[in-house]
Amino acid sequence: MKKTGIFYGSTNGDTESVANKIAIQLGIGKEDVHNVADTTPHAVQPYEVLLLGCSTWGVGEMQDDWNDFLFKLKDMDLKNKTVALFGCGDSVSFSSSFCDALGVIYHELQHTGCTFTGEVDPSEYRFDGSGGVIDGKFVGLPIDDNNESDRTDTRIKKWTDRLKVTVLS
Ligand SMILES: Cc1cc2nc3c(=O)[nH]c(=O)nc-3n(C[C@H](O)[C@H](O)[C@H](O)COP(=O)(O)O)c2cc1C
Repeated sequence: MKKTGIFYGSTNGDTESVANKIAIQLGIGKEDVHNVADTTPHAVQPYEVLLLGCSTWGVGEMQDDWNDFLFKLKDMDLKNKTVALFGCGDSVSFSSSFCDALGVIYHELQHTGCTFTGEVDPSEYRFDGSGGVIDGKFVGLPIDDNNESDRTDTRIKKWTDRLKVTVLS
């Protein structure tokens, strides 16, 4: 399997929990699961594949710890790296900015040269609008543990199974 690192930011632990579940599905060790709150962006260097997890706060903003991390990451050369995004949000209380952070990170990393993967069909979700939907697809895996926690494990399994075939093998 390609060397894969998970980098997440999480305020209440929801995205952290998703990051750990993704790691288990993909057989990624704890040493390769990083909280961006206490990691330097240069820690991405050894990895071929980066799984970046960020919840959405405010109205459509990235989880706080991502600000400093992304500020540096967006100026790095990531052209030999594949990036897949994931993150938690609330499709009921924040239905018009559901998982917007996926779109924020996607846009900010456009000039790094990385290759994105891991898109998800929005028809499997109910929401009014999302900056995470670009060209008709979520640019990563949205998770709503607030309202649809019963679907979280299935969504993670489906997404990681696809990554195993398309990117990681
Ligand atoms: C003040 C506040 C603002 C939020 N804003 C959004 C939002 O704009 N879009 C969204 O999808 N979720 C929003 N959420 C929901 C969180 O993203 C959600 O609870 C998520 O599971 C938190 O994940 P974390 O514990 O990994 O940070 C907001 C929650 C709070 C309390």
